[in-house]
Amino acid sequence: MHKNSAAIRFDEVTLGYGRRPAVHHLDGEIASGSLTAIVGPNGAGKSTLLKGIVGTLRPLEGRIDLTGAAGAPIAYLPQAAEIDRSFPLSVYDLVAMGLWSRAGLFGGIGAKNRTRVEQALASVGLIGFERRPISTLSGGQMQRALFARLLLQDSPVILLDEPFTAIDAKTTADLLDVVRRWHAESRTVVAVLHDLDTVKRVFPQTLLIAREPVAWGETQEVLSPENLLRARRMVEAYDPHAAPCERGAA
Ligand SMILES: Nc1ncnc2c1ncn2[C@@H]1O[C@H](COP(=O)(O)OP(=O)(O)OP(=O)(O)O)[C@@H](O)[C@H]1O
Repeated sequence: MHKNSAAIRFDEVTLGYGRRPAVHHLDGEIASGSLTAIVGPNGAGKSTLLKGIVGTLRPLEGRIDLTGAAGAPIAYLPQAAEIDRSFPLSVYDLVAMGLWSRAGLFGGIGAKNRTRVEQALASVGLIGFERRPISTLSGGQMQRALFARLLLQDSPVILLDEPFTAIDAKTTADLLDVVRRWHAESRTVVAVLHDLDTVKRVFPQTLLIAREPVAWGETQEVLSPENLLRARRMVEAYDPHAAPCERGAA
């Protein structure tokens, strides 16, 4: 994990569905070891951008280079609504899945890795929950389990999509400690967030988007009232029936 170099580089990226762009004209880079919030109104393209970085959505134009990850898989936490909790899995097994990239699916996990699973469970306050089916967890307990799984993935790049939405203050504070720990370990962390107080308190860098970048840089400067108003107006003014890309078509 090299500081001061780019972990993720965007080169005139357009991402979308069909031919319809959801995020366009994104150019720039996320520094290795940085802690970045992505903020913007509903429908601004924040989740789309994470899907582009993780590779589940291919850019319609431009390219995204994962220069800092050195081939290591990205750790990605999707929005809670996208996670199937009906799957019959214990908390222990869900968390141990974070080891798959190392141990292999059928590799068995051994005594050393069992200790690592227990340490991850302890880090998120879930000791005693090991045998609980995930379907019986509260929303906050499930999010703790998913953070424990991310801990075990041990990835240099971690993407979080609205990790604290509908999560209470205590759980949010505990999970923010995990985020701070990743940052102290020089991992690159990118999180989509709606709570601007949390962003201002914890995230030094912010990308404000409204289907295209509005501002990107130091959080205090990016989250100015003028920029936030501009972002809201840009999303409100968006015409879903407009030509696929106005700038490209101009
Ligand atoms: N699978 C899809 N197919 C078609 N359009 C989609 C799809 N997913 C998202 N979109 C559209 O792309 C745009 C950006 O959506 P996205 O979910 O990235 O926004 P967001 O900023 O994460 O919003 P929110 O804050 O509400 O979660 C929206 O207009 C949305 O309707």
